[in-house]
Amino acid sequence: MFSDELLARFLDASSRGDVETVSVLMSRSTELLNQRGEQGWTALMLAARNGHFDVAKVLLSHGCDTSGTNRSGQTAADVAQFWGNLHIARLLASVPDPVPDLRRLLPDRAGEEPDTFFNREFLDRMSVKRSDSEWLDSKQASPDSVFLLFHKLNPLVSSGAGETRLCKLRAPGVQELLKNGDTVVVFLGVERQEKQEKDDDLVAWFALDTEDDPTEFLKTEDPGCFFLPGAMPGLLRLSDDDAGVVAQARSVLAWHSRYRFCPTCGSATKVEEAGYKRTCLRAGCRSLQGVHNTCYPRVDPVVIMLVLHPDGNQCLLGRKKTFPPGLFSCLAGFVEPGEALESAVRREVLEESGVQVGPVQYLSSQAWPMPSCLMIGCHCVALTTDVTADENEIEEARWFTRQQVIDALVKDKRAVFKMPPRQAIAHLLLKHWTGFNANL
Ligand SMILES: NC(=O)C1=CN([C@@H]2O[C@H](COP(=O)(O)OP(=O)(O)OC[C@H]3O[C@@H](n4cnc5c(N)ncnc54)[C@H](O)[C@@H]3O)[C@@H](O)[C@H]2O)C=CC1
Ligand SMILES: [Mg+2]
Ligand SMILES: [Mg+2]
Ligand SMILES: [Mg+2]
Ligand SMILES: [Zn+2]
Repeated sequence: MFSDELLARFLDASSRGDVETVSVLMSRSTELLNQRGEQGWTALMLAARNGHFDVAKVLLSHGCDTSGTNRSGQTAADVAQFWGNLHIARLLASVPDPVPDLRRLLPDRAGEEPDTFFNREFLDRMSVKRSDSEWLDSKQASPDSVFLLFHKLNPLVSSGAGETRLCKLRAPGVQELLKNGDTVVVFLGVERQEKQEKDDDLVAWFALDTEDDPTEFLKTEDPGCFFLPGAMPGLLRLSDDDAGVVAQARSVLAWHSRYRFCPTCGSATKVEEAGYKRTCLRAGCRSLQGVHNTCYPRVDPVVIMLVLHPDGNQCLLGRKKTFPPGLFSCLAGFVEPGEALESAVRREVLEESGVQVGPVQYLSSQAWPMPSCLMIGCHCVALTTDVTADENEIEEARWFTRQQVIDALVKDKRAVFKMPPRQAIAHLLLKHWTGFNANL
């Protein structure tokens, strides 16, 4: 046993770098070694804070624990690193951890925000203008404004020189559609300007979707244009700028095509806020009192995760029956009501593969307009390794080594599986884990 006074002397000696006193006190009671003082600081943390290498060495030679944390969640190694005592940080890093910390297997998150497909904000959404009907009317009539046309949610594009580009129609080209009271027009935003322009000079973009086949009307416009069929993989052919605009337009238009009637009472609705709101037309409907998410476009959060093996050298991938042959990707699933992202990651991985997950770390997100998902990309570490794929959803799920992932990334002839396309956040999660930065 030891007294509070003895502990105070021990911590003080460690903090001052008094190796002799530290050694003498430890010979009286080895229990002092991992005891905590103020704010949960141990003798090792105090030595690490103040750069006392010899004290740290003596403490370690007596089997001092290196994995404990203070009340700020820092280990002794974190403290040494933070205060620039790198010789102590290195010393601590060389000591095997008695309880392996699975968080250490998660890749470093530092770095620039990735320029992910569908995420590029080419337009300024200018939401403040959504309620300015006079300004919107003048923009819809302006010869400079751009109109993107969709048919059953497929964008009108033209193709040439290996590129698929959105067709930018002008007001006269969409006159007939605009006159039709059933056409929903969504204000997407204005082109970003180098210098501050007057609101009247800004170039506005709109999107409209038509259920009727407008082929006749298109023949007279531009014979090279066609509606890009099949959201996947069709939309992946777009340029990064076009993909960003389509992510916004397609999600909002999809909402209009599916939520025509009031979700609360089933009555007809009218479109407001330049396509960003639908309001019930039945006086007395509950949705007219207060703010209700049923009146606004949906976003469906989906977690997508690369599960790392506790050996740090493998990751878990799965394939759905609908995937192209050979392709394996990260597991993913919709977040359920009343669920945190971490819980959704653990539940979906368990459901789809039978693997239990420990630590979870967010990396970055991606808009995925099929029709309005928000992919939330995470890395996580498995606690168990036996895989039992959920046959309803997943055809096969298994562990792949880091080398196998790199082979697939560089499309080496030894590759045993195909990577998800570079436009998918699954690709980014895999690439980030391998630390592979080449521009592939
Ligand atoms: N960008 C990327 O790299 C990837 C994107 N995805 C997207 O993530 C989405 C979700 O992944 P899944 O594995 O299919 O999810 P999941 O594992 O939760 O299973 C899908 C099932 O969940 C149910 N479900 C629950 N909430 C739903 C909602 N709001 N909308 C539709 N279905 C709902 C349906 O029964 C559906 O069949 C996919 O539909 C796909 O569009 C999936 C994998 C990769
Ligand atoms: Mg899934
Ligand atoms: Mg699932
Ligand atoms: Mg699910
Ligand atoms: Zn209603």
